[in-house]
Amino acid sequence: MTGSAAPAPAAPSDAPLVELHGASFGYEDRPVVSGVDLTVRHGEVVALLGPNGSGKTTLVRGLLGLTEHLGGEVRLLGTPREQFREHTRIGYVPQRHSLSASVRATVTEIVAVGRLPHRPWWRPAGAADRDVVAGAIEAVGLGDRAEEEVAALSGGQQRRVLIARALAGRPDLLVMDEPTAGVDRASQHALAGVLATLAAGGTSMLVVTHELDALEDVVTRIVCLDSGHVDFDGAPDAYRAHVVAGAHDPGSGHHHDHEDHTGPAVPRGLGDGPLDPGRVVPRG
Ligand SMILES: Nc1ncnc2c1ncn2[C@@H]1O[C@H](COP(=O)(O)OP(=O)(O)OP(=O)(O)O)[C@@H](O)[C@H]1O
Repeated sequence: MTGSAAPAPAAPSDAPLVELHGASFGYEDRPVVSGVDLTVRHGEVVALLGPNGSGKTTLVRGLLGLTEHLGGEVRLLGTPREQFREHTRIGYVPQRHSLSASVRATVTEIVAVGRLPHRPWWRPAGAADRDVVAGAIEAVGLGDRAEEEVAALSGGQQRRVLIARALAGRPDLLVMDEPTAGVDRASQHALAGVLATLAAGGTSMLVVTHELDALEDVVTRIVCLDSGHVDFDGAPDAYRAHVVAGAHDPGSGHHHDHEDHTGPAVPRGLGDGPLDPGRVVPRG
């Protein structure tokens, strides 16, 4: 008989990376997202979409233990979150985060921080750590800038440094909150390329985004939040059908000002992100 004091059974290695069942998260006992069922498995790249304020950040921070867990079940790599200690196995790149212009550190020095949780404080970085750091910098396409000061990089390049820092922890899952937001089109394109490279290498990702069109070749599943509830969870093709079926009022979102698309009037993605109309309706 296992009593309640028994240690949690070892998680099976094929357990989902993230499992939420009826999960609620919020602030000061007030739920912002509730009743969320969500599973992220190895090899998946899940885009989390939704209008401003629908609770995307609250949800991803909640599953990481950074917002209040107000109900339901949260498991990370098969372990209930309260008992989960292998924090380095989930890398997190927070929203609107870039490196301060006042930081006097090189790309390599910043990315090396991602290795710190992997060794005791008294042990200096070894050759293996340096290899992982160099590999992470290569993976985000900054190999030729490794010894530059981060303050000299663009916002998009700094975002890539932060992704590399998360990668240096060798996570099983990379959670990113709007990695392509607030950077110029060229950087957005470069970041989408980085995510495509990571996905091709088997990195599992949960990505909050408004720029679905930038990531659409990478994403294997789409989850939409609306007012704190999941209102779509399925494959990108099913999402397109869902959008085309007119499930959403295209006028209800808070759209960015994007170029005026000519052609048939089609709904955009949920929230402010454009869903390239050319992708929704076959070009003719
Ligand atoms: N620290 C906080 N304390 C109290 N309420 C908060 C806090 N952070 C966010 N909220 C509230 O939670 C709700 C959801 O916010 P959240 O940032 O999760 O949405 P989001 O979908 O990520 O939005 P966006 O697309 O604008 O980033 C909002 O009503 C917001 O005001």
